[in-house]
Amino acid sequence: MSYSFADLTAACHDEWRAYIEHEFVRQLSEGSLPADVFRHYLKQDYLFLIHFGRAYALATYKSRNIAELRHSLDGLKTIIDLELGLHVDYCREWGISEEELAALPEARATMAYTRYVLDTGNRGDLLDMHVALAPCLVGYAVVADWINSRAETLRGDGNPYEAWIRMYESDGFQAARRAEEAWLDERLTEVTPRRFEELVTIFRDAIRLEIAFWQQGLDLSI
Ligand SMILES: Cc1ncc(C[n+]2csc(CCO)c2C)c(N)n1
Repeated sequence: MSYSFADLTAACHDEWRAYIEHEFVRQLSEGSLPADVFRHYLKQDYLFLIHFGRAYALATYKSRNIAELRHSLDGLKTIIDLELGLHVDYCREWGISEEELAALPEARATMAYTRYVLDTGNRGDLLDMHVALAPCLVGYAVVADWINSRAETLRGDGNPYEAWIRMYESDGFQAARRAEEAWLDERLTEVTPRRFEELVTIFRDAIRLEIAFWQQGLDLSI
């Protein structure tokens, strides 16, 4: 038996679809998502990104060879030096200042998701970590694909979330998604059925936490 990333999504089919086609994504794609919901999401996403940077730092530490070390370090540098700054700029466009971001309380779904990823990395190896991060890395690219497949989607200046959609449908982001799927496919060919089941549990948990993250936005919950 040889596994691939597609087997992970197939094993978690219902959760995966509930994540990709979440009500938050539906409203965002139609441009009807309330602005305060999106702002709440953006603010918590700032905290999410910081912990995501820490997860890359842990992946760097967990690396077993120079290629893995470089790969994780590149991810760490991209998120801290580039993406965090872009996120702060984007938040400013939505009326959220850097001071406000610096003083945010961390909401429970943010804590649960980010600490779950870090705990998974601490407990396990680099493959466990990548599987825990895959709903984030691959999932958002699949969300962009799904948005583009919907007849109800509103594109252009009429949709306040046009820039968000553009980011995740971009060639650069879709290329990163394919690289991550290829990385996982290569490693999954070698795992035993028992190991695969462990990875399915991690993948499913991380998807459930992504669903809770969308829901936290809709509910404006802390
Ligand atoms: C809750 C939540 N999940 C996933 C992403 C998407 N995302 C965050 S960091 C990153 C990798 C960047 O190299 C990606 C794809 C998000 N923004 N917020």
